[in-house]
Amino acid sequence: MTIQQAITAPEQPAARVEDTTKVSPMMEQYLEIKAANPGLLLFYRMGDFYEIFFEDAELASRSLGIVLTKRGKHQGMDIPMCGVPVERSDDYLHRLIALGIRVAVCEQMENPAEARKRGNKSVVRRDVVRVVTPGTLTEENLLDARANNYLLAIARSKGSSGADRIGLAWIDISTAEFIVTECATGELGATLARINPNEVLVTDALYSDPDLSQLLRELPAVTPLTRDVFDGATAERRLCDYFAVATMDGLSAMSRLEATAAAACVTYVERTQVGKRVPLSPPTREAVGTTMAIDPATRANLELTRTLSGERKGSLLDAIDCTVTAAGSRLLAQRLAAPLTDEVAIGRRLDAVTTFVADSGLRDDLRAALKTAPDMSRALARLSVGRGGPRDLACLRDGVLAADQVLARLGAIDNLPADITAAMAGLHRPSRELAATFARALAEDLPLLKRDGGFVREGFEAALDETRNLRDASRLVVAAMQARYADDTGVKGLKIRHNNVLGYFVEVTAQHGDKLMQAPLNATFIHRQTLAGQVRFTTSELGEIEAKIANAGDRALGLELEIFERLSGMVVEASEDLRAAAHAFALLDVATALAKLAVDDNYVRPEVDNSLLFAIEGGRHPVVEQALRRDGQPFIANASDLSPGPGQQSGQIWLITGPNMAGKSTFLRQNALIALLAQIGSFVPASRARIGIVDRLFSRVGAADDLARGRSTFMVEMVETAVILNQATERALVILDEIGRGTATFDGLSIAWAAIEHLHESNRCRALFATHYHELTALSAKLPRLFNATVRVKEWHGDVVFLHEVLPGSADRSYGIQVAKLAGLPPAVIARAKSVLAKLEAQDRGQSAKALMDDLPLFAITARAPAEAAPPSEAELLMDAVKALHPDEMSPREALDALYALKAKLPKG
Ligand SMILES: Nc1ncnc2c1ncn2[C@@H]1O[C@H](COP(=O)(O)OP(=O)(O)OP(=O)(O)O)[C@@H](O)[C@H]1O
Repeated sequence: MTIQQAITAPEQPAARVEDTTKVSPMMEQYLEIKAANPGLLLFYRMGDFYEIFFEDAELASRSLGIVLTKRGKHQGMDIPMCGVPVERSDDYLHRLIALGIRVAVCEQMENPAEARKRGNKSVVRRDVVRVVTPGTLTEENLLDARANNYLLAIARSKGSSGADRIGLAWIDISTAEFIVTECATGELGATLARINPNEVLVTDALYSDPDLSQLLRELPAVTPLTRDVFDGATAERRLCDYFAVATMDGLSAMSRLEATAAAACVTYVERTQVGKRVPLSPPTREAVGTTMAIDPATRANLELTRTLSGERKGSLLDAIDCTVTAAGSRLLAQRLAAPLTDEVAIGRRLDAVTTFVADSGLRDDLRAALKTAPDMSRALARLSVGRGGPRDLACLRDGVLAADQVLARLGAIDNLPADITAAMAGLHRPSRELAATFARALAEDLPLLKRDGGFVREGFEAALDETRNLRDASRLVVAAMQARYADDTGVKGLKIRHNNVLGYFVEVTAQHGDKLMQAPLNATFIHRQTLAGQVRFTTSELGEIEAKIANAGDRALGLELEIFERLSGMVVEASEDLRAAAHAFALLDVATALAKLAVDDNYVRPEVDNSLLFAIEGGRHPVVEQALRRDGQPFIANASDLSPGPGQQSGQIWLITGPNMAGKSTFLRQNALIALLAQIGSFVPASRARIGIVDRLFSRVGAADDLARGRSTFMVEMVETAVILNQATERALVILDEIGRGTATFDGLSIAWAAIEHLHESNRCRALFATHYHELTALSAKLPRLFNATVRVKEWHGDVVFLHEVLPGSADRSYGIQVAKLAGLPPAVIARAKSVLAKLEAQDRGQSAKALMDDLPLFAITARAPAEAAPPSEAELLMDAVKALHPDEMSPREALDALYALKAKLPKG
């Protein structure tokens, strides 16, 4: 049916409404449904199209580039309309969701004939069956196979000390993961960057909170909801209802705040899936501090999962991802986003990788078997919400078969480490009986959609075979009829064909058309259609047989659909076991993939413990090394050592000077990436690596303007530096690249100078600091844990040759002009720059640094004093306390308590 046909179909008498005040029954229904789904774009099913009306139509037409038409009038005005064909609606949904638009899908709940039974003018019953939002997708073609799709809820409450606490819950309904945690408000940005949710739920109050608006604005999709969704008092009950348990105690231990966020997630899922129960694992609680904290700027700068230009290619994840399954790729991305801080857990992961590094035969066999393991968790999720197809059933069958293959191979090996035996236990869980039933039930070639039928194997169910025989026998009758008609008419090329418009019809070439339209043949053959080369006819006999075939076909399909529901039911019953197996596959995929990476790229097992060591021998940059190798170039390995020296309590700071293009940034980043890889449980690109666990990774490398936030390059640089200097502790690893370069030379030098002193004296963290301010190297004379290193270059006939070797010592020049020459600056500019430089050098900037060293007392002695000198006044304290209140989120009791607390803060007397 075309849009026009849909509009003029009998069920829509409104199409020709002329009375401008009267609302047609169909439009009445539309408006009612629309009003019940505020804030959503409504896809309103009419035949083979989803129609979109009014401002929704204008928005959809703009966003999707589809034609805007009009249809009838409402209150005297034309109704704007556009439509998308149901068959291709996934594509359109995908594009709308990418733009952050949420869509309510409204289906016909009966066919027009059923509606007519209620009266000629009855409108087909319609209902919203689902709300499609970025965080609640299950469709294969709407999801990125290699990335998780998280829906996350943020709940906030006052802590006893007056400081806000944040409860977070996030779920991936396509894989059933469900996790909760708490964090302080200041950590929210880093936590969100780590989880990288696709949709975030907050209360209306939180949405309009000025303190959070910046952060929320940067998220891909934020959905504000009314307070009741985040009601702490009903949270536990809503969770219990969802998991059909009497109390959550048996499922997971959660704080009230975490439960509030978790309940918001499930309430939203229920609303968007309209009554279908999405199976979710019980929430697991992520203990605070079990993962390395990495703020959003550091993640972006180190290009962990995306490059600075937003692509996966060129990122660390892309370089290390050798997984062979989508689920493995997702797990690796999760691990990279959240490196561990627990020595034992890291050791367990490394043990698994070590096993597969040592046994290449085992590794290759497992990877071959894993390749055949399909994406079970996503198939499972689709089946559970009634959106699965026959191929999803086959996927689970193949999964169990692949599990047996993997188990058979691993079963022959003794003394496997804990992570691998845990995975084996997971693979044992799904019932083999289920796979056997599916193998018997499913045909060889499976259609994508269950409604296409033909997916149940012959011999699986007698009733189905019988109906199919009936249908096929009728088809044989058609074949016989074709032979008879050819004889009767003497037209040898006569064919009986079928299409969706005419049903079965007789077709002859144009030259024979007349013959069939004349007596006596025209008594049998009724003309239907003349095309350029063919003429088409029908006969009453053909009409009858068609009805029989259609009936048998409908019955066969009905039976197949019943079988499908039965098999889906079995899957849902076994979902926990199937999910355990799916997770086991992902785990083995990641371990074997990291082992392959280690062997191919010559990585070693890092020694990770709770010390403050950081000693890398022969370190390399995992991404740059691969890029150079593709060009046939070697990567020069370099050592670093930030471990505390003899008698020192804290780690060292390396100050790296050297010419432009020498490799300073590469060296800085490679050390950060090696720490990160070690703590996700991967081997690392080095000949030896000893790493005391890093609890927080900071980097400030290369800045870009952040015009969207109204920040200049220098401002961005200073904001990021401020975060580091305020937060880094001795367990942190800090990478600072050329801070201060975005402003005037002396301002920049002064800031860099003071920052190094602060890192050394106050933060006492392990740090790498690259700079072109050679004056800073003088600081090592006063700061015992500051170590000067430089990247070596050779001068050759006035040009510079980069050796990329990092050695102790300091550089005295930057060779900036030589690099500019390499970049192709005009010779006249180069010559002029050289003469300016000569003049400047004659003034000897270095002297001023030496003078500074002699004149300035060390930072620590003076720095703290002003900050501590002026404690806040009582009035300021009171103002802060009032500012921290969020009346919309308080119960009457909490509000009263807060009032008493404020009164108590007033000066006595
Ligand atoms: N260890 C190495 N081995 C081989 N090539 C390297 C090495 N380190 C860096 N390079 C190459 O040198 C290029 C420049 O490196 P990088 O950007 O780290 O220099 P830099 O010293 O930070 O320069 P600038 O001061 O101009 O920012 C890299 O793109 C890479 O191709």
